[in-house]
Amino acid sequence: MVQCWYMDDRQDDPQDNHLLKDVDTATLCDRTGVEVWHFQPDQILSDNECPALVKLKQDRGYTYEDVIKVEPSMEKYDEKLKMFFTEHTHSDEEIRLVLEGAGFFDVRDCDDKWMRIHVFPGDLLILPAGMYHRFIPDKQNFILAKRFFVGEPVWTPINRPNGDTHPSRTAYIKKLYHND
Ligand SMILES: CSCCC(=O)C(=O)O
Ligand SMILES: [Fe+2]
Repeated sequence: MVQCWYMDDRQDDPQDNHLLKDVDTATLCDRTGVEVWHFQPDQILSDNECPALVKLKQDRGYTYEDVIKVEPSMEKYDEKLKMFFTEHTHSDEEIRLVLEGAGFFDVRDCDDKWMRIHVFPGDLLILPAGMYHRFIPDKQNFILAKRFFVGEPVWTPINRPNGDTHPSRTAYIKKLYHND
């Protein structure tokens, strides 16, 4: 299951937890629009996918999937990590299902504060289009995750502040604050 907290503002090792204050997933979802699911790890690793995940993919129209492995031996590791950890958004949702390992997804809340989401096998996160976020592996330095997308994938990060005027950001902000 995910663990979530507000981050402190220490600027040292970003792979430290930086835990300031624990947050429950309801607060995370309410203050960011992030959606969280958890599936049994053994079910998502088996060939015949678990029915709940099949249904989620159908309901959300996820027609594309692939697997990403983040570890020091990967090609252009340092470059990839810098890209992942640079605060950015996307025109579309970022959907990640953790198969093995762990990592930190940091997301900006409605007061622009960093919330850190520690994800583990079986956790599925949907980061809304237009939300600023970043990713870094935890001290294990290993994560294997499935990526889902609607149609042909677009992974391009839009780094802050270039995303501020993007239509997805405008729509995200409108939805997030309207819920207040
Ligand atoms: C565990 S997924 C690695 C991070 C990523 O895919 C992304 O930030 O787009
Ligand atoms: Fe991203």
